[in-house]
Amino acid sequence: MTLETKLKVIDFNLYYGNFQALNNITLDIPENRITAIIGPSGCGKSTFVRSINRMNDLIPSVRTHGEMYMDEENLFDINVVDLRRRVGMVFQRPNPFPKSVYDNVAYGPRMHGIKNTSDLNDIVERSLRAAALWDEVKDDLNKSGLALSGGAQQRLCIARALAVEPEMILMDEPASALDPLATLHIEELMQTLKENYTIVIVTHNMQQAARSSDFTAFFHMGEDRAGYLVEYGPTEEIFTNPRQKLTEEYISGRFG
Ligand SMILES: Nc1ncnc2c1ncn2[C@@H]1O[C@H](COP(=O)(O)OP(=O)(O)OP(=O)(O)O)[C@@H](O)[C@H]1O
Repeated sequence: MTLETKLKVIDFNLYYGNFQALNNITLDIPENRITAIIGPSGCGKSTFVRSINRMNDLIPSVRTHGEMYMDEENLFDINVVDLRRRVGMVFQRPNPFPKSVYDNVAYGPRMHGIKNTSDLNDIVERSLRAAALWDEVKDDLNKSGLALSGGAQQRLCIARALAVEPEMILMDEPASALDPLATLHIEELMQTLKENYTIVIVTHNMQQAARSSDFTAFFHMGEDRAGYLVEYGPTEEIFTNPRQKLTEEYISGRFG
């Protein structure tokens, strides 16, 4: 089966002021697959994923050059509000709004102008089901999102991201604040989500990347500390037969 490219990145560079954080990143992220970004602390993993939905635009010192195309559309030509709807993001620490479970999920659709209660009810149920949270919360959708367990809060944040029907979901260390069981839930959930979405996950946890991703990109930083892509390929190859010595050293835990 041939894979479609969802996101094409060509020679992408990013600077925080004078400091270069990303150096000539080129890679194709396939549609309906999970791509893991791994690498030592500070190599630019978060910076890279935050570039995909242009979160870095919020930082005044940031400058970028290079190209990104989503479905062949220049990412930098897309209106940021539309882009953030099309590219959802889930962060390291679950960050539900201090609102009810229902209002957390309905927030995005309401912002996009959906007011009809039965439409919102449908979206909330569909999103919570897709995030494997519906059964736990369906009897009390008015409960505060903050009253859920950490793992359930993270699934609520995933439901909130799904509610606006994104095409891609960026996950920056989504399970690092969770216990092993909640982590497993998130990993299982990712496997069902990839049927409909393209997922990019940043993880420090190499077992997690090996278990749950289809493709792995290994980032490292040069002597100037700019992050670059060392090796990218099918996860199985990266973990069993890496082409670069540096990759082998990293995945076998010799540094990082
Ligand atoms: N807002 C910012 N202003 C200036 N420098 C920044 C900013 N954010 C990140 N950096 C720097 O850019 C580099 C890459 O940071 P980034 O957080 O992307 O790395 P990372 O690989 O995700 O690290 P970690 O695994 O520790 O989260 C680091 O040297 C970091 O200090």
